[in-house]
Amino acid sequence: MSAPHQGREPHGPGGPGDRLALQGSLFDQGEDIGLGTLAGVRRTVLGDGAWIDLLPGWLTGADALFERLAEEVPWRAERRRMYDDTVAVPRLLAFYDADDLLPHPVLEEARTSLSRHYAPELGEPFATAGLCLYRDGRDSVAWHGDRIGRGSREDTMVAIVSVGAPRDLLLRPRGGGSSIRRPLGHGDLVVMGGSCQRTWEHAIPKTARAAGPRISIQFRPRGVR
Ligand SMILES: O=C(O)CCC(=O)C(=O)O
Ligand SMILES: [Fe+2]
Repeated sequence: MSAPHQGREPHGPGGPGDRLALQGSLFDQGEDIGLGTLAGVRRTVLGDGAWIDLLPGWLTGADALFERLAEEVPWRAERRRMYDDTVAVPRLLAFYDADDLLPHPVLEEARTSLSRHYAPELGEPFATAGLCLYRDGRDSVAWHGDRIGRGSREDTMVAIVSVGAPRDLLLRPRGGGSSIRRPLGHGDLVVMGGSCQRTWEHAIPKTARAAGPRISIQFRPRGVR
């Protein structure tokens, strides 16, 4: 008799259990999961109509939220076509459409306050939430702009909250030029705005340094991917 469920990882092959060592938080044990004010956001103008806003530690209790999301989100391991082959996408993914319930109430709260704060500039609310789980330094996202949809033609915004261990976000002008680097984790907020998705590119490069797992939550307006 076979027992198909015995000994299986809770998330199946390729799930976080494979490479992810969940660790008790040393940073904010016991701290409530919540949001600070957006008043302290600082803007860096990148040029070519692009900018980024940064607010370190916007979310408190970030390591507790990391652990909840790592365990409870239905993470998917995806494969992408590459020439005649398919290759594993080097991170785990989840996507919540505008009408889906987000996996933690603080993320609903985050989306609402981002929508309110950026309404005068953005003119529409943040709608969808994409989640990425970088299990360790081998997980990454290659240079790209979020150009599926309107981001390739219009100014828009992508707001990213990071929990877990910091990883470097790199940005560089699409036409070439030196890159800038911002380490993001532990509740940090970054917002890429203006022409950032068309005139600049961003990446989370692989790292040989010991890197703990990180989850990013990307809020985007409808029709932007
Ligand atoms: O993980 C991040 O902070 C960036 C993710 C990203 O660029 C994307 O999913 O489009
Ligand atoms: Fe992106």
